[in-house]
Amino acid sequence: MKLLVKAPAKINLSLDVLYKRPDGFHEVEMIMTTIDLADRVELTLLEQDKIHILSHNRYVPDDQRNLAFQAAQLLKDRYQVKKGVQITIEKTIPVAAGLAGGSSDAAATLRGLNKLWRLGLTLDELAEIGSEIGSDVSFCVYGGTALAKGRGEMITDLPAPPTCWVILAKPFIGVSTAEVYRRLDLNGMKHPEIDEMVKAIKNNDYQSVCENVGNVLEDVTLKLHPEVAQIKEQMKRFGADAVLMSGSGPTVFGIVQHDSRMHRIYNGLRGFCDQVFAVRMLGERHSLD
Ligand SMILES: C[C@@](CO)(OP(=O)(O)O)[C@H](O)COP(=O)(O)OP(=O)(O)OC[C@H]1O[C@@H](n2ccc(N)nc2=O)[C@H](O)[C@@H]1O
Ligand SMILES: Nc1ncnc2c1ncn2[C@@H]1O[C@H](COP(=O)(O)OP(=O)(O)O)[C@@H](O)[C@H]1O
Repeated sequence: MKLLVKAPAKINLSLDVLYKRPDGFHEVEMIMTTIDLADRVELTLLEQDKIHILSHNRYVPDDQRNLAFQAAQLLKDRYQVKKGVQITIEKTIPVAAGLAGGSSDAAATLRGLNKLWRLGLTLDELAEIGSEIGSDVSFCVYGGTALAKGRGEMITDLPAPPTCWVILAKPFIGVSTAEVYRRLDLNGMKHPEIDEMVKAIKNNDYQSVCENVGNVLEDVTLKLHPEVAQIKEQMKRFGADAVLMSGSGPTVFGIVQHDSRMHRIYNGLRGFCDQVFAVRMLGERHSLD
């Protein structure tokens, strides 16, 4: 028995860090939304009691370091599943890019194995299990658009943002999320207006969404990798209505509403950047599979 599960990437329309917690994690407030750029996770039921993982991407681990492997292992241990699974990941989401590719593969594995192993768990239960794998996994279990708090695992559902194009450009570098958080200086930082972004989304106000994008991790990654700032400048010059780095980076996204402007930015960035995509946001939460 086989199941194909879609694992979409996310962008952070807004990302604020409030303080460093005693457990070493940072208390965050983020507006996250899934986009139409997805890995495909194929799950095949195995009669042997084993987890096999396969990905043809050289940057993706083929063993227990893979977040999808960890998702399967957690479910197996917690619910004493005696069957195994072959997990094959067809990677489209750039790796270590600030787009939560690994987290989304793990979330897709949780959703898929819930069906394949007939566990009967709710999305809330899967999201809670996901939070043990990584801070972004809970959001990826639900998808859609959400306000995320805590270390990222406390999710409040939001409606779809206004319709627009998202152009993504990833330079040929990977960024370590842990290093970016470690280098973050919490003193005197300019915090984005998360409440205004929530309002803008609820009011379907495109202009206000554009005015309220913000990410406090940007300064850290821009200092480490000046090419990220150059990509931001290029996107602005080609006419994006708003430009921001996603998560800990290095992917930069621009948003526009008109097709012609989307084509101009997409074509302008190709050749300058390693990977460029023009996609839609997936909008509101709905059953991903
Ligand atoms: C920055 C964000 C924004 O969505 O995404 P990415 O850029 O990774 O996509 C997330 O906060 C990343 O989430 P995720 O990548 O799941 O992080 P985790 O695996 O849980 O943690 C990696 C490391 O980042 C740091 N970390 C993570 C989350 C958080 N709220 N505070 C932290 O300090 C910790 O040092 C942790 O060891
Ligand atoms: N399924 C997976 N896909 C991609 N990377 C993975 C996966 N599982 C584990 N990883 C590891 O997680 C790291 C971060 O990957 P990723 O989730 O793509 O980035 P980000 O945390 O920036 O969103 C990678 O460098 C890789 O070693």
